[in-house]
Amino acid sequence: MNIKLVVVGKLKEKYFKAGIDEYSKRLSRFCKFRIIEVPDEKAPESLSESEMQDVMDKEGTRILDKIADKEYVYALAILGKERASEEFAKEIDKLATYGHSDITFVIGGSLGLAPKVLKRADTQISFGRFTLPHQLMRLVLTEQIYRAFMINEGSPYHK
Ligand SMILES: C[S@@+](CC[C@H](N)C(=O)[O-])C[C@H]1O[C@@H](n2cnc3c(N)ncnc32)[C@H](O)[C@@H]1O
Repeated sequence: MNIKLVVVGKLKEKYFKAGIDEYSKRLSRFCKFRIIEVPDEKAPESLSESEMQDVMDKEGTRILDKIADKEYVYALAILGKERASEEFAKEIDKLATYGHSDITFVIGGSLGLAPKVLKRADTQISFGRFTLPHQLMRLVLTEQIYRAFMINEGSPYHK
């Protein structure tokens, strides 16, 4: 199985990088895991609604350029559907069983994901109503993907 994260912006903090590197390493026995960063659109602090839409749209184009038709796409969105870890694990297992060997997760930039990205997604997943910074979201998501594989393996990692 190929699992890909398409994310807006660079990972700057060393402590996030160390955590993501660790879980990426652990994931390597279950899947081919990679992270693709697309550049964020440089913008001033205060933007009008239409300027914000424009920023998200440009970032959205960069995201969609990295996604092939065959990929099953999860968009990370605060208003998406919440799952328990066990439900998420079951979903991943089912996708693999039904021939989806390319699964992609998309994390937006500081303004979020453009409507066209949400439209392309096969499903939207929420980690609750808290807004997490995109770098931390990357780490939390990577751990949850690892947890899903450990649950499916029946490992005591998940309690
Ligand atoms: C700083 S947040 C963007 C906040 C923006 N106001 C929004 O509503 O999307 C950056 C990205 O992290 C992801 N994200 C942050 N918190 C999340 C949560 N609780 N559930 C799912 N995704 C989240 C989303 O992909 C979001 O586009």
